[in-house]
Amino acid sequence: MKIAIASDHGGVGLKSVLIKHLSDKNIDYVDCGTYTEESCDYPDYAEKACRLVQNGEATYAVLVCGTGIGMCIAANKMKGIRAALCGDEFSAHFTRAHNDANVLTLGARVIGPGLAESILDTFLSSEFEGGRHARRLEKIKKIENEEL
Ligand SMILES: O=C(CO)[C@H](O)[C@H](O)[C@H](O)COP(=O)(O)O
Repeated sequence: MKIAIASDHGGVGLKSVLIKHLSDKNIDYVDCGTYTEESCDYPDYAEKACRLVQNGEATYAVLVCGTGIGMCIAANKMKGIRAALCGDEFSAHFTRAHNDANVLTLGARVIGPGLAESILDTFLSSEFEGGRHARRLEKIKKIENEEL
């Protein structure tokens, strides 16, 4: 398993915490930036990390901004990306189990580091259930591929 992790300036502190957490658990990761607290634009970093998921270089992406919302909106514009903003472990489990989410987004100005680590652990250890949920994902894919 390899994680692409990215943030904007609002999430850079929590990103560092999560990188240490991944590292302590010997989980491979690639840090797609940002690397400082200088103001920047979250879509640039969502795109960088999600490209690695799209091309198979990363299993999942973890994106952190102030609320997690901007990252989630940007990521979900990309083909094949199913990003979920989670503020609790229940949602983190079920977005893997039912939505086969491949991107977790977190709000560094909303939740603390302990909860963020626990949400990340839950996300990474939960499996997609398939079955009726696969049928629903096929419908999402169909919407994604529709031309206007
Ligand atoms: O996109 C967001 C809101 O959904 C993120 O929380 C950003 O981190 C936030 O908008 C950045 O705000 P700032 O005032 O430029 O720090």
